[in-house]
Amino acid sequence: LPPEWMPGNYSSTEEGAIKFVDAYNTSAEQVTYLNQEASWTYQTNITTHNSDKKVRGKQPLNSEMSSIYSTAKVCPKPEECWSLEPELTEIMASSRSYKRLLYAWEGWHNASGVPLKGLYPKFVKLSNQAYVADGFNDTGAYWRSWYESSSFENDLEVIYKQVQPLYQNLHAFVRRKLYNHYGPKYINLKGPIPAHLLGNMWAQTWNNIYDMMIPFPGKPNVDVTKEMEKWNATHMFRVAEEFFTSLGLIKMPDEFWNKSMLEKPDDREVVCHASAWDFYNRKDFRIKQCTTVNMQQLFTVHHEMGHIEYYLQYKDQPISFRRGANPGFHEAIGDVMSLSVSTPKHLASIGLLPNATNDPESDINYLLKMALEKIAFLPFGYLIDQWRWNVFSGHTPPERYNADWWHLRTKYQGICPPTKRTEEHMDAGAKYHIPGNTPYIRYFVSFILQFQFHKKLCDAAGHRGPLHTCDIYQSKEAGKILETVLKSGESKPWQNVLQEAIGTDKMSASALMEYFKPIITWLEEQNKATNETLGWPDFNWVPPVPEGYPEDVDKVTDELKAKAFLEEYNR
Ligand SMILES: CC(=O)N[C@@H](CC(=O)O)C(=O)NC[C@H](CC1(C(=O)N[C@@H](Cc2ccc(O)cc2)C(=O)O)CCCC1)C(=O)O
Ligand SMILES: [Zn+2]
Repeated sequence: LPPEWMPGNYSSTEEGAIKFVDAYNTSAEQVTYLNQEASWTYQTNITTHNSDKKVRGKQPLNSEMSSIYSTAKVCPKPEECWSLEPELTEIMASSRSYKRLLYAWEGWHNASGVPLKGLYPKFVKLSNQAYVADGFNDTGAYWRSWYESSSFENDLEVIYKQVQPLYQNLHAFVRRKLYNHYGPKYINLKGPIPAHLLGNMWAQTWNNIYDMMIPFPGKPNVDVTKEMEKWNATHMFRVAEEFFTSLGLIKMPDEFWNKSMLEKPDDREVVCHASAWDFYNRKDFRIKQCTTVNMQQLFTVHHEMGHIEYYLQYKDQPISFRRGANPGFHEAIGDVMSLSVSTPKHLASIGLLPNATNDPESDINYLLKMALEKIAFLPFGYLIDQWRWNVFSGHTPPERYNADWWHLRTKYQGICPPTKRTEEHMDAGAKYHIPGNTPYIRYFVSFILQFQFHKKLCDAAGHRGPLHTCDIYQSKEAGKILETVLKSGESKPWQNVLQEAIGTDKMSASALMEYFKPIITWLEEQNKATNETLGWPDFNWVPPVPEGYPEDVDKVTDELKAKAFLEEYNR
């Protein structure tokens, strides 16, 4: 270690303690900055040179697992390969061909998950050794400790039970619509839904199949992707920045615009999974995103910028406090902004929904799309770390990784694998956060907290009327409440931060349930009218594999070419 990083000798007095803490803060900033820069260099230019093979122990495993994920491809032809972003993401979002979706889904899960099978158990052992040495039972126990609550797991289960009926109503409605398109051969109205039909590679958000089930198609389309075609990535980030500053929050510094990577480069491999970066030198903050111009990406821009806003607000805290009050807080900020930005009223104000109308039918259209984004996510957000906590604790041994994964996926999400999966596969590895070793329960916590924040900020902004029509844009009062939360970082328990901000120290699903009340009633009526079975009693049902699959794969690629040709032709 360089001499200036060696710990000095400090008197065991208050004065000595202050000297120690200051010295720690300075050297910790320098060390963390260098580490962030090295990670940034690697993630924005994946070469063996940049991957930290040098470091002993679990580091090589970490970077090896994440480079497998970031460079995995599906190649329908020797000369034609699809990456996750943008090709496979686009296919999963827009194809309505059962076979083509299956080809993309199976190809990705095999290419990204199977190579992890041999590495993950080693990683788990090394990770547990490290945290046991720190006094925790296992890695999962350490991760849960960030929530500073002995009842954390129980609190989550209580909340999940509250929102499960909402999910079952949405699931039954969507299953019926998919049945109308794919037919009884592939959809069992009393069974789980095949995992590749929900518009997303992991079936975690279902907004991309909204166009298969618009309640009132005559109304203006609340999905403004089409309108956004004249936008570009930088404009999306400028629009997001303006939302934050309209609340009185801090704008993006110059370094942000100079050093961020806002689009996928065409000359090198990068980690495309969007991310926000704090360089812990109180000056350097960046986003890395392979931005494409569509509505979902506009929300991702706000999500990432929510992280940057948090970094900016707590940058003068001691480095140990430069984190979210709990990780769920960090994930909620950007999504709270998107809850306002996504309203037809706000989209109209930024020129994306010229003829927005504020009537009950448009409300239902909007709320269904929001339910496909938010309610659909809840079981997924809840199950990922249940699987991982079980892996870290040993409840799920390597020989049961995939069986336990699919049991949880069917139990919570009511989905099933579209083709036979065995222990040769490791389908959890097909989800970024597993090879990336990023904890996930933070997103479930965020999806609950963000509606509690939204309700409070809407009240502070003087909003009247149903919660889902609220847009806090330009409200300095709302911004003040947020600023206080963000400035405290992790300097006090999250329960205190929450109490001061919104008047309760507990996570609660009541705000989310109030927000979605109108659409839940509507879904219950729809499901009653078609006599739907709620849930999936045929728990073990799986669909047949289509005839001729995957031999006629070139038909699979022609459709993509045809789509590209049409887009070119219509430009
Ligand atoms: C250096 C570093 O790693 N920084 C952290 C931030 C920090 O810790 O300071 C970071 O940037 N993490 C990346 C991650 C990216 C995204 C993600 O992974 N989202 C989840 C779940 C989800 C789904 C829908 C939704 O609306 C919101 C979340 C998924 O896609 O499954 C992808 C797009 C959205 C957010 C993120 O921003 O959280
Ligand atoms: Zn995030």
